[in-house]
Amino acid sequence: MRLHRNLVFAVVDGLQLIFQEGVYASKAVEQILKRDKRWGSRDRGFIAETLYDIVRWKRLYSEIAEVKEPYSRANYFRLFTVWAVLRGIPLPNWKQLEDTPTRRIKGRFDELSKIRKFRESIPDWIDELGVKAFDEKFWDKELHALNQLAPVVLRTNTLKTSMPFLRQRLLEEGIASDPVSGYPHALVLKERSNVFTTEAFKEGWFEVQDASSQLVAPMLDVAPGHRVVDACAGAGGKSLHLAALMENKGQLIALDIYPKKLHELKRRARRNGAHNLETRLIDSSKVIKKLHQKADRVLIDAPCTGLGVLKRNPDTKWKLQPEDLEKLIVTQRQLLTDYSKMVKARGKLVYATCSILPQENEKQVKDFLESEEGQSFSLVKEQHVYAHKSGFDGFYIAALQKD
Ligand SMILES: C[S@@+](CC[C@H](N)C(=O)[O-])C[C@H]1O[C@@H](n2cnc3c(N)ncnc32)[C@H](O)[C@@H]1O
Repeated sequence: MRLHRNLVFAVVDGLQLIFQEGVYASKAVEQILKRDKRWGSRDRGFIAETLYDIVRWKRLYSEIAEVKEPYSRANYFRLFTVWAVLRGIPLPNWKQLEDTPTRRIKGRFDELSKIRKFRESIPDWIDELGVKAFDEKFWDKELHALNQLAPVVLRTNTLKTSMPFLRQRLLEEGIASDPVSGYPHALVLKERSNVFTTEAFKEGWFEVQDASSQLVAPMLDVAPGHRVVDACAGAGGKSLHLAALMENKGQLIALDIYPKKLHELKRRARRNGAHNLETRLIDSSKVIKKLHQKADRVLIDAPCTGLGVLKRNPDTKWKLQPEDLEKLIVTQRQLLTDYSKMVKARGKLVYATCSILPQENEKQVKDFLESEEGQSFSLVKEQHVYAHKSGFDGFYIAALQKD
């Protein structure tokens, strides 16, 4: 592989956006890729993947490069040289890369790889949480799996097509994919590619949604005609899935506290042909009160640490702080207390997170069931999804039934 100057400089600029200006990796990649229209898909792939790699391995690479935050511009180039040397990519003789101690980099990599927090590039406090929550062997495997590049998974929109038809149509558009056993509507791409430019996408035949996330909506056991509330709908990944499972019949109310997300959800719903969906902004407690005891099904896809989705959001490792976890636990508890009130008698409540931590998951559900509001609920089914077992994101899903 030959390194191109403008692409490497774009990577360095991207790193600066992420680590200096606090921009999310996904946004930084988006911003950088807009810079040059002449870049082809390979160039774009190089920039995006290199940026994600360096974010993912920040602690390990910083340790190898012997650089510390706040990074200087020269430090970003050093992080990049570590990335290149470890992949055996020959370095050009640019002044920014001169005097790279190639042998020392490899030696330090071997030495640091013996210690998990460096090998898996994780802050001490998250490593300690993992060891406390699981046994060491389990945590080792899970953390390792969470550091692998996420596959691109699609969910067939059954309002428009079926999985085999979608697979064929994508093939005609030059994109090969495979079904995923155990996930009836999922297709995993054989090679990464930009699916958003396909005609199939523009016509709403699929959404990009990790396979683990596709397990959540079916846990609600919805039927056409139900009234379903997606209480933390965001931009609607699960709402759109619910609309499809409801076959566009009944009423699906998508709530969130951010108008921008609901706006995006409406746009996606139009593309998906989901007509039974309405969005409501939670701008006061009245919005929830009006729905007390009115829903057959309620989904609380709660805000969480996101520690189950590090594959696709590696910067979470560096942004998340111990006090964020404390605050999230309080919020999750409150949401369970407040939003469970929307469930009708004999209705169902599903609580889900994209975290693997017990304190955000089974511990929350247990505390809820022991609380006054939880007295009328019982646990029907609980699913822990781990990255090293599933090959996809880490998730937790609990289905509760109201008496
Ligand atoms: C895990 S995300 C939801 C993802 C979404 N369900 C999906 O499938 O794409 C959690 C969502 O909860 C929302 N949220 C945060 N606090 C909330 C609250 N008090 N009430 C309702 N939604 C809230 C956030 O804005 C965010 O969109």
